[in-house]
Amino acid sequence: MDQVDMLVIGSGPAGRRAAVQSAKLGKSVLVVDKGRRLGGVSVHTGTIPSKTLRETVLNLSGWRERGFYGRGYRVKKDIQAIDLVERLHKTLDHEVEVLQHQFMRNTVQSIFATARFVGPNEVELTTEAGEVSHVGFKHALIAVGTRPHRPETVPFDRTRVFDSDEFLELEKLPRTLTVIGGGVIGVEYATIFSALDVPVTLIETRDSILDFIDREICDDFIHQMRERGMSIRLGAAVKEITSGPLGVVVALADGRKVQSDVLLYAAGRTGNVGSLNLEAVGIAVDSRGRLAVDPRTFQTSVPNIYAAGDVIGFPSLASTSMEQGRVAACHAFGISLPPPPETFPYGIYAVPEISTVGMSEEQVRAAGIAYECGIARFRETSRGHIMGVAAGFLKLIFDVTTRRLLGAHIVGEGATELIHIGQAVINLHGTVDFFVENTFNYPTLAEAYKVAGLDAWNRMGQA
Ligand SMILES: Cc1cc2nc3c(=O)[nH]c(=O)nc-3n(C[C@H](O)[C@H](O)[C@H](O)COP(=O)(O)OP(=O)(O)OC[C@H]3O[C@@H](n4cnc5c(N)ncnc54)[C@H](O)[C@@H]3O)c2cc1C
Ligand SMILES: NC(=O)c1ccc[n+]([C@@H]2O[C@H](COP(=O)([O-])OP(=O)(O)OC[C@H]3O[C@@H](n4cnc5c(N)ncnc54)[C@H](O)[C@@H]3O)[C@@H](O)[C@H]2O)c1
Repeated sequence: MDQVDMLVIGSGPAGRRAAVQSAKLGKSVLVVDKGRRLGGVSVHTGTIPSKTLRETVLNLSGWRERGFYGRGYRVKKDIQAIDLVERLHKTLDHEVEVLQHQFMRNTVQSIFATARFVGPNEVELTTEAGEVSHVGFKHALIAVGTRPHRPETVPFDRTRVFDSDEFLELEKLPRTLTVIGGGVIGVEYATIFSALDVPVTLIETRDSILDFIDREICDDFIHQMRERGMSIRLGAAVKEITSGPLGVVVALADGRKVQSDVLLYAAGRTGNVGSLNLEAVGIAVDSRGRLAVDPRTFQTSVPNIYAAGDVIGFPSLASTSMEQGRVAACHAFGISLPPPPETFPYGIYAVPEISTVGMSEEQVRAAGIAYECGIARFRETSRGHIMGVAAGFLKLIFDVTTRRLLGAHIVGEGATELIHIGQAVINLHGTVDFFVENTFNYPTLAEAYKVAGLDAWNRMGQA
């Protein structure tokens, strides 16, 4: 039986970082993935495909230029599904190639097989062809990710009714689209297709969407979606979904019906723990297939078995998964790390983008902190004029007593890149005076930080 220092189950962001980190420490590493290509959900059905789709749609539709040339402007008049898929395949191939090369130069071994625990130091691997082998390990990382939640009552058929892992297989663009689930996945796909001028209805059972986002930002986002004709049904419980040759009909509990050509069901995800035989090692799983870990070390209840990425639940991001995998590998091999930074950014690649770091205004209020906000609207920056940006803003929240930046929240063009300025200032304990005293490149959207800083400073006064 082969023996390795680190066995990684799953080649998504968490597994990939853990594998390379372990190899950099001179350890033998085997990555096992049950898929046919390396990369996990992130590369094949999640992060990279959806972001590539977004980029293609914005380019081909001429979305970014519509502020100048009007809503009817398009770079390509007749956009087909094939136009969207071409760029996708190229990007994904490149991602896989980079990952394979990274593994090769770091001598990380990999195998395509399904892993199943037979004890705390041994797994059984079964390939698609049915070949079975056993591998012994000192440490293991479970990084098996999640799959879409698929209730039995939803008639998934990959023709009209799709889950989010299948949605990119669309052979033609929908004439109309219903999206069930106002989480990040639902909101991203709904707005991306709306940017292609597909009429979209977004259905969410709760009374609001994205409830972890600062309300002012979220309200502006919802306003922008409605302004361009999207139909948003909040507080709408789904009674029944029926699919037929003429389309999909969603019957809501309040008696309303929504009919469309295609439906995307994006109402949460479940951990991929079924095939792992975790009973053999005594690791418990919750009702959504998630594993509990020590949040500092990522050890499960079995100390030499770690878990990271979406399988441990919130925040379920590629960005945080990568870091969790690296921290787990360092811990396994005795490297002590400083405590993790206070905050991390959240990027929602909808159209428009939203990004946020630190405390929302609601959280600051709930904590009883005396605060002041500073706002900068992109349309009031010179860069915004040049780009033809008509909407979007940056909101900064400061503690009035310490003057420290507590939160930065952005809706609009470039939000997911711009947020890192706010992140750095928060984690380096910067204050409103940083924005007032420093000069920013001009004309840039980043200048909004200066404008928002001054806006708050005018009300807060000097230190
Ligand atoms: C549509 C969509 C868009 C997203 N967009 C973003 C974004 O913009 N930014 C962001 O930060 N995050 C985004 N995410 C989240 C991100 O994709 C996940 O957080 C990330 O992929 C989780 O990584 P992971 O390491 O947990 O593993 P995953 O990427 O989930 O991969 C797990 C791997 O484990 C393998 N596996 C499962 N079971 C076994 C087994 N028993 N044996 C062997 N292998 C197994 C699977 O085949 C898979 O390859 C998005 C997700 C989705 C669905
Ligand atoms: N940009 C990003 O970082 C990004 C992008 C996509 C996904 N992700 C990650 O993927 C994970 C999964 O995303 P998700 O959007 O599937 O899940 P989610 O759990 O975040 O959201 C699901 C939404 O669907 C709603 N819902 C549930 N059942 C419903 C029903 N029957 N009818 C109507 N609405 C219903 C829920 O109230 C919730 O708002 C998230 O945790 C997220 O972190 C991240």
